[in-house]
Amino acid sequence: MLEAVDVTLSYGRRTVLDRVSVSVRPGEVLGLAGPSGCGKSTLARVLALLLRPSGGAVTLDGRPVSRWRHRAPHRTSIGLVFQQPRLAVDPRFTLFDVIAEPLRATRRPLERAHRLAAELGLTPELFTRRPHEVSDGQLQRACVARALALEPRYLICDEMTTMLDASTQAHLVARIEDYRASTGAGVLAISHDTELLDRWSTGTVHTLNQPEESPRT
Ligand SMILES: Nc1ncnc2c1ncn2[C@@H]1O[C@H](COP(=O)(O)OP(=O)(O)OP(=O)(O)O)[C@@H](O)[C@H]1O
Repeated sequence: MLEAVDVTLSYGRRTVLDRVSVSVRPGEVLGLAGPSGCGKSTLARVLALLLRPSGGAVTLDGRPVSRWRHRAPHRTSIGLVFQQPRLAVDPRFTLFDVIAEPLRATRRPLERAHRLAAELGLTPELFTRRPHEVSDGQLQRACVARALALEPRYLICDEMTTMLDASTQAHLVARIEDYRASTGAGVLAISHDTELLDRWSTGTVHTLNQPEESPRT
């Protein structure tokens, strides 16, 4: 289980997460909603071990990974798909490089990148194109493939489909559902789209609220 336990995080004097707890069980889809600015993306980054909370802990199977000095290896257990793919990729990379980068970094065979690209509907003529030469939907498909490259046990989708058309959204959700069904991975789906969350979540959608005592900025 991937868990945030009483996580607190501030940017400067502003507390964004105030003792927030959520847990994602293997095989489930936990939907997370909440008003703009309430800290959903911040929580996603904390759970993906990219941001260190000032209080509380992130636990993986009950063990507090965010406090571990060498937590980098645990990051491969948690995939993250960001809202804006253009901000999430190196503009110098080709589409194939985007997908293959985690495999290269961990010295794994690149065959999986070809398979994931095909599963996500990316044809080989797109492989050599750079981000500015593909659509948002094509780039987000590559980002989902990249997030799945190391076969994460948990996948966090942070507003993954906000700027995409309905058919690309449905395709990406379906591919992630295939991955979940075949691996038993847990998914945290963050969105403003409550209809999507109601459809996709396997249980009750969790709502994150603004911390009550945050000083004004
Ligand atoms: N690196 C940062 N430094 C300072 N403040 C930040 C930083 N990142 C986010 N914030 C602020 O923290 C608050 C929470 O941001 P966050 O992106 O986590 O919210 P969110 O719920 O995901 O919002 P949205 O639904 O609009 O994407 C916002 O007020 C934002 O301006």
